[in-house]
Amino acid sequence: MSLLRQKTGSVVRLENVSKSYGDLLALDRVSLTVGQGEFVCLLGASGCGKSTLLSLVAGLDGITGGTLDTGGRKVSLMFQEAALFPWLSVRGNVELPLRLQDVSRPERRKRAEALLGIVRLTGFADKRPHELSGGMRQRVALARALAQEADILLMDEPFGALDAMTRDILHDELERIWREQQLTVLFVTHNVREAVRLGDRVILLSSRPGRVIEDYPITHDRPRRIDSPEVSGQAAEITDRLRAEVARHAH
Ligand SMILES: Nc1ncnc2c1ncn2[C@@H]1O[C@H](COP(=O)(O)OP(=O)(O)OP(=O)(O)O)[C@@H](O)[C@H]1O
Repeated sequence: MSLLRQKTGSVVRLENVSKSYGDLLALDRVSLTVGQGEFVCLLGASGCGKSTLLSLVAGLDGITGGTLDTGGRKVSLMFQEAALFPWLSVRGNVELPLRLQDVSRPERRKRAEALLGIVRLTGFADKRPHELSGGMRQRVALARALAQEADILLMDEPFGALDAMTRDILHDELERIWREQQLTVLFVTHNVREAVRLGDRVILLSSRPGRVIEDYPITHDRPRRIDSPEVSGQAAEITDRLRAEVARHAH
């Protein structure tokens, strides 16, 4: 199915992007292009600048060198912690971005219901976040991110705190939603298998300062199983490369 998707044109383009925090160089001349409808995973050692890269693409922080172009497209972000408002219901949390956009109340209601359907939480609209499991809270966070109707979904270890079984299920859900909604996704993870399970490409960043050291195309048929020989095999190859990079930095 994914072969039928229109994957034309770039929606995110970084050319020699650098980012410093005072004397600390976090990213060093990163060049990266993400195409329309592509699912790109970013991997790298801790502190190599993955979250920094997402915050630059999101426009939350400014670059210190190079050029970054998203063509004015809308982005939405999703993090490891769902960061839901505890006093709002599930529906209220999903409606929040719509409320901020002054969408009328009946329209908000309608769209929130549809989004809860997409993340398979129909029937949970009146629950509060504390009544949900971690996986369900991430579904709400995903619905809220989708409510922004952004062209680019930036995900920073969104499933990092979940157990393996819940994560597997959410991989399937995210893949389905990505395909149905024709999203462009930039996904940060520490988990090499997760990256190979989900990505059209896996970008490997060096230890700090982060630079792109590999760009692996992942061409196995979808949907993939995280424990399939294909995913495991390619994950092992990438892990070896990542280990070598971490070791190089340690000496
Ligand atoms: N606002 C900031 N002010 C100062 N330094 C920062 C800031 N944000 C990030 N850094 C530094 O920039 C470097 C890259 O951080 P970043 O969080 O982007 O890495 P990461 O690859 O996402 O790390 P992890 O995998 O551990 O989440 C780190 O050394 C971090 O301490």
